[in-house]
Amino acid sequence: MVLMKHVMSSQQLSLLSYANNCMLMASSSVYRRQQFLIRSLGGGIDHSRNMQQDLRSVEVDAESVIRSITPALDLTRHKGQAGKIAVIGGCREYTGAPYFAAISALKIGADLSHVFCTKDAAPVIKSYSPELIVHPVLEESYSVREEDKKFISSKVLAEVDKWMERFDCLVIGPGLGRDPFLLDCVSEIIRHARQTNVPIVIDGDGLFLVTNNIDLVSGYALAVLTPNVNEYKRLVEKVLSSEVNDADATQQVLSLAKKIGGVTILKKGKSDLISDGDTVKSVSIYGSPRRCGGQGDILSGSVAVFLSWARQHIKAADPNSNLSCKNPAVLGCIAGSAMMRKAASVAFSHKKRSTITGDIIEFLGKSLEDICPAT
Ligand SMILES: NC(=O)C1=CN([C@@H]2O[C@H](COP(=O)(O)OP(=O)(O)OC[C@H]3O[C@@H](n4cnc5c(N)ncnc54)[C@H](O)[C@@H]3O)[C@@H](O)[C@H]2O)[C@@H](O)CC1
Ligand SMILES: Nc1ncnc2c1ncn2[C@@H]1O[C@H](COP(=O)(O)OP(=O)(O)OP(=O)(O)O)[C@@H](O)[C@H]1O
Ligand SMILES: [Mg+2]
Repeated sequence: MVLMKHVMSSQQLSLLSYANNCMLMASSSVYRRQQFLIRSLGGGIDHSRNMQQDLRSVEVDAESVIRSITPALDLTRHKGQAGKIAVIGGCREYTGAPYFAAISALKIGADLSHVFCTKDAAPVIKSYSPELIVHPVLEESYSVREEDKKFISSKVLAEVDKWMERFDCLVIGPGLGRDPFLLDCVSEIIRHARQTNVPIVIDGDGLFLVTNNIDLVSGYALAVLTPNVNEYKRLVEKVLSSEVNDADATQQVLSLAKKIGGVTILKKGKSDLISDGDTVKSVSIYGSPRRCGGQGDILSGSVAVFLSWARQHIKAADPNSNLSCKNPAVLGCIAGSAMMRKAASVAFSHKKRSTITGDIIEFLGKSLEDICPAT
């Protein structure tokens, strides 16, 4: 059925373009036949219109959210007030992902950005940037003897715990890998973050962990999950025991967030859909046709910063605030999504096909400046 709809709409498109090119033949029988076919296939057009209508109805004014929650820069502020973020990720295979997330947090405007990664990933990540504070504390199974696992695990947790209360948000998962021992340690880190009320953004391999252990985040309102197409599919299958339903995407993401006890879900795609189980928002502005790897990592680092700023903004109870939504996790997702998409679109306008993740990161500052000037 779905396949048929696709076939129908591509037929329609070619017929429409053919019909346009043949306007001169308007009186011919060929043209009348084309018109008949286009009318007969009209159901497909109506269907996609309905879907667009559905998304438009929840489209949010993301720029005004960014303007509301971004703190003013002034000379009285001290280091740390604009945010301290930690990324838990980086292993033998992946060093780019944690770097992208952590550097994006700084480029958006956080004051300090830490990375907790494995011992072999640390020197590599440090060499990308002296701006990041890198802790080589995580261990994978291959480097730990069975009898040492308990001791090593409590050592890892103690290392992260020393810092935990200083962080405004953790990003868990970019380039984390899927080593079982490492993931057990990260489960404990998540439990400690919850106990201390530190917000968490779960992405990449963190989603692999959480999808198989949903209790880790279930009911935690300060948790954000940022699944891509594959990660979302796995989450829906596991939590809702059903298939992804693109025709009713807003309702499904709402049900999913509700079923996980009010965590916030940012479903990435052509439009980003955001839900905390109460409301669904969509961010469709900007964007780029380049799909190079690493853009989700920029997003997770950005969401972490905006979530922290939204939390501060709500705590300060600014009487001039015109925000209708009061959930910092949702606000952080809206702002992070729009910022990533704008930077991607600006980078694409300069670099076209050769746009890579590093180019997008370079435009985060200008993109935020366009929406919310520093002075
Ligand atoms: N430079 C790096 O170090 C990067 C590391 N990354 C890390 O790599 C690990 C695995 O993440 P992945 O995103 O690859 O895992 P996924 O499970 O999302 O992707 C696995 C496979 O699915 C395919 N796929 C992705 N999006 C798709 C779509 N929309 N439709 C159909 N197929 C699609 C990909 O080509 C890939 O082969 C994570 O830890 C992640 O953070 C990524 O963030 C990319 C950048
Ligand atoms: N088709 C699309 N059109 C426009 N923007 C998109 C599209 N798909 C994804 N994006 C944007 O790209 C960003 C990253 O989404 P993506 O699905 O690539 O994440 P990911 O697969 O986790 O990335 P990563 O390679 O970092 O793991 C999101 O913020 C989303 O808004
Ligand atoms: Mg990803």
